[in-house]
Amino acid sequence: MAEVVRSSESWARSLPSENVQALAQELGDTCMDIPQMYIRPELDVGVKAICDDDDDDDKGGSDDKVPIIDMNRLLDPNFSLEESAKLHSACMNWGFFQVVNHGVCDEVIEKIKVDLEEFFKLPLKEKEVFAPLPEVLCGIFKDHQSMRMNYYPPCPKANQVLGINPHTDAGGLTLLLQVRDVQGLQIKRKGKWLPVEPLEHALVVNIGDALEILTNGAYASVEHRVMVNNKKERLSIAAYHSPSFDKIIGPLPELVQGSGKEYYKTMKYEKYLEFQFLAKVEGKNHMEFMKLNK
Ligand SMILES: O=C(O)CCC(=O)C(=O)O
Ligand SMILES: [Fe+2]
Repeated sequence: MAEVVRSSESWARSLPSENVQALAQELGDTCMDIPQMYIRPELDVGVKAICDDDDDDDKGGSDDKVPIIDMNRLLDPNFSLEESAKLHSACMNWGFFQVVNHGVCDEVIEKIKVDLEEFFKLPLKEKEVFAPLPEVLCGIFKDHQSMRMNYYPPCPKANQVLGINPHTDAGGLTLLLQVRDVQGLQIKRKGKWLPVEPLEHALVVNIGDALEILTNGAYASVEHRVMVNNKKERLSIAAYHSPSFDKIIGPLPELVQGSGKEYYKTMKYEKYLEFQFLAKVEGKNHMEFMKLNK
């Protein structure tokens, strides 16, 4: 049920909506008549809604928390080996990590957050001005980077609607800033959905499909989705770093040598996107057509 401000990343299709902010206002506090297209019946069973008043009682061991990578340590000769190993392991076993001490100063991050909040407060008409001109807004498509801003309204029936369907990101790396301390992002881990807790000053990073293919499957492009909160609105901003459309993506020969087998097909990134677009967006199913020796 996210409102997405123009995206080149159609693979992360959220449910179509002219304006979910207006819709949420129309539905009022009770959210009585959520249009059928937003209801996800499969969510009703066995999935815990994200509630503002939840006790934070599920703090598990480190296997329950997305790894945290410290850039200062990565760059410090005394610790870089250890931190690089941690990063490598996060890319292989998690596909997701949070980066701290990333060098983007707090003021800049705060400014982005405030601007994003202000942007979503604008009347629809004013927001629409930006829709066909995303470049104007955030320098999108520069060097094959694109950006997308997500708005998830609160919904008392949070366990019946999804913010964004389960998907993987198509490109290389995604950097995500969660704007407020509102949890919503979940990753698929060992068959379960695991929340990614917002961490102050951190950026969430995840591996996309292209990087999984290039690494011959060593690094994992992990399925994720977004739940809405029952009381609070949630905002996020994602920056995608992707190959150019005309670049060939396939397992890197040196990595194929290492594993002795090529696990993915090789094709133009553009062609890959075409296939992916046509495939039914359902978690990671679209990657099946890329696999060799199934
Ligand atoms: O809003 C989020 O936390 C994640 C959004 C996302 O997965 C995406 O934009 O690809
Ligand atoms: Fe995503």
